[in-house]
Amino acid sequence: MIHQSKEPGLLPTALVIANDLKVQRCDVLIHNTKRMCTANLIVTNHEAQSFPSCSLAKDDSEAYKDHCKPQRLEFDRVLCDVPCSGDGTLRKSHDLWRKWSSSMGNEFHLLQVNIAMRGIALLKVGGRMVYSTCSMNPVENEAVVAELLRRSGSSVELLDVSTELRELVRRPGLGTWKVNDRGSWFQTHEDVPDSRKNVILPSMFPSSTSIHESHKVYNSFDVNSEYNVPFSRNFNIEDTNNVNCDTGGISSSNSAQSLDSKFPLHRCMRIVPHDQDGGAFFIAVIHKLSPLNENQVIKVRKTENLLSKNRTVKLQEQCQHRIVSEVLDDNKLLDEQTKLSVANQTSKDDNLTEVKMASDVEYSQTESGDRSRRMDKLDYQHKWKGIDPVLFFKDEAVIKNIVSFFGIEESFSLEGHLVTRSTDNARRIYYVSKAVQDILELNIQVGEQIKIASLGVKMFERHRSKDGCSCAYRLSYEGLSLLFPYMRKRILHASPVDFQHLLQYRTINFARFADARFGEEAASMMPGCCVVVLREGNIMPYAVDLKEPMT
Ligand SMILES: C[S@@+](CC[C@H](N)C(=O)[O-])C[C@H]1O[C@@H](n2cnc3c(N)ncnc32)[C@H](O)[C@@H]1O
Repeated sequence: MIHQSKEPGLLPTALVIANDLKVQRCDVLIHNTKRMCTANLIVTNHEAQSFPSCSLAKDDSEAYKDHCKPQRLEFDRVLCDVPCSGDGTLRKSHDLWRKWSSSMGNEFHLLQVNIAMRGIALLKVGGRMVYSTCSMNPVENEAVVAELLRRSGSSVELLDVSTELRELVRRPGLGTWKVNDRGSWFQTHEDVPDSRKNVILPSMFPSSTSIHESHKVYNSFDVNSEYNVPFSRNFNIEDTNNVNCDTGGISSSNSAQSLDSKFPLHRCMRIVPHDQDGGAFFIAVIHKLSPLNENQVIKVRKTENLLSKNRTVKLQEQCQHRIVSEVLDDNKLLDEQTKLSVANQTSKDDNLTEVKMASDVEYSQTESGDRSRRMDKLDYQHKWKGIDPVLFFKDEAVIKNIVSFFGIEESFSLEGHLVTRSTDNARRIYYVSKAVQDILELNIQVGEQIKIASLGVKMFERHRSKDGCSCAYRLSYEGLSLLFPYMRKRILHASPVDFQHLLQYRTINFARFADARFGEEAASMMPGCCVVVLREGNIMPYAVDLKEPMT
C-alpha cells in the first residue's frame, strides 16, 4: 500500500507480526521491535491471527470520495516471527534444557499456521512474507510452511532464496520428520491413537494431505525436478542426512519416499548454531502470486475444531466452523476473524470498563467538585477502551503559528500529517507520513478496526511559558531530524565551548559565551524553543530549550 514515494524516510509498508513490544502480551506492529523515530510507523495491538482487514465494503467503497486512496489494508512485506517453543535459543536460555521435550512444539503449530495465514491474506499480490521461528522443531517449521502451501494453493509459492545473503550459512528444510506425542513417535497421522487425533493434527506430518480436506495444490511446482537440487552453495549435501532431528531411533514401517512432504521444503532455511556460532533459526520466504480465492478454500475437518483449550483458539475454531463450505476470499477470511477478535476484545474491555466505572463513581462521591468532569470523560467512550483515539490535528491557527515560529518551509507540508491522541488541548502532536495518513483515514472509514498503540514521530509538545513565548509548542527531539532540514528560523550555531556552556549551566549568561556573536544572536532571539547546532564539522543538531530566563 505504501508505494515508493519522495516523502522523507518513506519505506514500503511492512507488517511485523508477533513482536515483543512490552505493551501487553501480544502485539502486531508495522515496522520494528524498537520504537523508531519514523513517520511511517503504526504500532498496533492485536492478536496476529485476527489482525483486522480494514476492508471497505463495496457500497462504502463506491461512496468513498477518493478512489486513489487504499480501499483495504495490504502490505508489501510481512514478517511473521511467530511464537514458538524457542528451542533454537538453547545456547543462551539455560532454563530450556530442563523444560524441553520433543513434543513442545505441537502446541504452537495451529496458532503458527493461523498467524501465517493471516499474514498471507494481508499480503499484497507480488509481496513477500517471511515466516520465521527460533525453533528447530519441524512441526513448528516445515509442517507449518507445508500447511500454508496447502491452504493457499497456487496463490503462493515458497521461494528459493539460496542465492540471497550468501554469507548466511544455512541448511535446507526437511522433507520428512516424525511427530512426538507423550513420548511416542509417529510417522503418519493414521498411527496416532484415536484419543489423541484431535490434538496431534494431520498437518503436523510431512505426508499430510491437509488440516483441511485434500485439494489439488501440488501442481504449482515440479517436485521431481526440484527435489534433488542442492539447496545452497554453502550447504554440504552430506549434511542432509544429519539434519533430521526427529529420528529417535524409530524405524519407519513405510517407505520414506511416500512419507516425504510433496512440497519443496528444502527451499526453507535452517540456521544451526554451530555453523556460525549463533542461535538456531528457521526461515521461509513466501511470495504471493494471486489473491486467496475459492480454489484455495478448503473445508475444515471437524476433528480439528475440537482442539485447543484457550479461548482465542476456540474463537478461531468457531470462525472456521462458520466458514465450512463457504467460498472465501481474503476479505471474508479476514473479516470473519476480525469480528471474533473485536467481540473478544470488546468483552474484555467491557469488564475493564465496569471496574473503571465503579472506581470513578467512588471517586466522584468523594470529590464532588470534579464529578461532572469525570463523568464527561466517561461519556467519551472510544471504541478501543483504555487506548486513546488517534485524531487528526486540524487547528489551523496553531499550525500556522508553529510554521511561522520555526520558519518551516512550505515543501514540508503539515496539512493532514499531524495527529494527536488527546481529545482536548493536544499535549503532543505527532507527524505521520502520507501512507500512514491514508491508513488512518481508511481505519476511520471502516469504524476504527485497528487498535493503534503508537504511531508516527512525536514532533511538537505543548509547553507553558512564563516568558511570553509566542508559540505554545516546542520541538520534540524525536521529530527533529525529520523537520530540521526544512527549518529556517530558531537555529543557532555554537562552538564546542559555547555548546558545553549551554549544557553546563541552567541559567545562561550571554556575556560569558566565548563567541560574542553567538551570544548576541541568542540574546536577541525571542523566548521559546530553538535548535543549537554544534559547529565545526558536527552535523547532528541538538535542541536546547532557551525559554529559561537568559540573564
Ligand atoms: C518470537 S517472538 C518475536 C520476537 C521479536 N521479533 C523480536 O525480535 O523481539 C514472538 C512474540 O509473539 C508474541 N505473541 C504470542 N502470541 C501472539 C499472538 N497471538 N499474536 C501476536 N503476537 C503473539 C509473543 O509475546 C512474543 O513476543
